[in-house]
Amino acid sequence: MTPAARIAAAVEVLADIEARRRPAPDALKDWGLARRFAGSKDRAAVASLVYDALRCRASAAFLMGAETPRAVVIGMLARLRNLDAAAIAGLFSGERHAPEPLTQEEAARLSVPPSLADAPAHVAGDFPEWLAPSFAAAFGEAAIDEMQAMVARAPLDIRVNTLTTTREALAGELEHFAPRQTPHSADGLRFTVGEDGRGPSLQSEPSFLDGQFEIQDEGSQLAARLTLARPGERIVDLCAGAGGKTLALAALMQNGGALFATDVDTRRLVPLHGRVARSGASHVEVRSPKGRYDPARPDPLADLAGSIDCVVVDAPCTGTGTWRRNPDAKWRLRPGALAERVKDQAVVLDRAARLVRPGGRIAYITCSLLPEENDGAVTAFMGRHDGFAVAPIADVLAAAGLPSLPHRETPAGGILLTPRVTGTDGFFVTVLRRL
Ligand SMILES: C[S@@+](CC[C@H](N)C(=O)[O-])C[C@H]1O[C@@H](n2cnc3c(N)ncnc32)[C@H](O)[C@@H]1O
Repeated sequence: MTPAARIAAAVEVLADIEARRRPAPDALKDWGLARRFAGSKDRAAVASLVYDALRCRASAAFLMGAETPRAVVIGMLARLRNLDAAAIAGLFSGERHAPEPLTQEEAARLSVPPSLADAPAHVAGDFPEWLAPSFAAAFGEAAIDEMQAMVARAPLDIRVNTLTTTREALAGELEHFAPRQTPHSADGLRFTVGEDGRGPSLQSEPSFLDGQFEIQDEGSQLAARLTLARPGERIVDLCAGAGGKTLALAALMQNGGALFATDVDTRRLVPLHGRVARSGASHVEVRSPKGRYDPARPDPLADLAGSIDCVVVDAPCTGTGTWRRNPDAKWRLRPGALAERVKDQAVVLDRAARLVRPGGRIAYITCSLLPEENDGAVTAFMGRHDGFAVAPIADVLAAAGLPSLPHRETPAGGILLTPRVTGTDGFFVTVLRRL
C-alpha cells in the first residue's frame, strides 16, 4: 500500500470506530480481515495512524474546524507528524486509493502554523470534557501541559529479572536492539518505538523465553519499588491480575519471605502460574478464589488476617495514566465507570485492612491520575478505618532508594508519577502504615 492509501484506510477505520462505537482493536482487526492484500507493515502503519489520530482527536478536530475522521487525520498529520501543508496535499491527491484532494477550507487551515492557544483545556489537553474538573484539581495550571505529555507515544520498557540476571548482562544479550537504561528504575531497559508504533519483537528473544525479563513500563517498576517490599517479609499482592507487580515484588524480595498473590477474578490469575515458573521465583503462592471472590463467602486469604507486613493493592482503576499506550480508552471512559472503580477501590482497601498486621503497611497503587481514585480513595479509607497513617513521601522515597525521583505530591500525601514529570506512565502510590 502507498502511504496515501494507508491514510485513506485510517480514515475508514476511524469512521467505523465512530459509527459503531467500537474499540479500535476490533475495528482494525475487521479492516485487516477484509483486506488480505495488506501486509504486516501496512497493518502496523494503519494502526499507528489510527492510534495517533485518537491521541489528539480533540485538538486535531479543533485545528481543522471539523470533527470528521478525515479532519482528525489531517489535523493529526500536522500536529503529531509535523507534516506541512504541501506534504499533506501531496498525500491527499485523489489518485488511486489516495484520499480526496484537500478542500480550500482544509488547505487554508493548514496554511497557518497549528495553534491551540484559544482552545479550551480539554481540547488542548486532548481528554474528555467531563474530566476537566478532575484534571484541574490534580494539576491546576499545569493541567494542559500534563495532559499534552500524555498524548505522546510511550517508549517500550522492560524490567530485568534480577532473580536470574543483571541489567548489564541482559543489555549485552539484547545489544542488537540498542537498549538504553531507564533513567529512574535500576532494573529497567528502554527501547525505541518506530514511526509505525512498533518496537523490537522482544517476546521471541531467547532471554525472554527463559525468564530474564518482562515487558513493564518504568512507572510500574517504580510503583513496585515504592511498596518498600524487602526480602524476608510476608507480602500479599491483593490485585495480582496477570502478575506484573507480583513478579517485580518477587524480584525485590530476592526469593526471601512469602508472597501471596490473589485477585477477585480467578481467570485473570491464569497466566501468573506460568510467569512465576519462568521467572525463577520460589516463594510465590497463588491463591485463586473459587469462581469470583465474594466478600460474603470465605476469603481464600482468611488464614493470613492480621499477619501481613505489606498488602499491595494495585487497585482496579480507570487507567487514565496509561492513555499513552491506549489512547482509544480515553474517549471510551464514562462517568459511570469511574464511579464503579471508586466502589471497587473501597472494597479492596477494606480487604487489605483486615490482612495487615499492626506496624505493617498497605501500599495503595493506581495507574490513574484522577484524584477521585487516588487521594479520594485514600481519604475515604482513612474515614472508615482508625489506626492508619499516611507515610511521609520523603521517607518512602528514601526507603525505596529513590530519593530524587521526579514526582508530584498530592494534597493527601501521595506520590504521583506522570509522563511529563517522571517520563513514565501515570501512577499513584500511597503507603499507609497501620499503627
Ligand atoms: C490494575 S489491575 C492489576 C494489575 C496487576 N497487578 C499487574 O501489575 O499486572 C487490578 C486488578 O484488581 C482486580 N480486582 C478488582 N476488585 C478486586 C477485589 N475486590 N479484590 C481483589 N482484586 C480485585 C481486578 O480483577 C484486576 O485484575
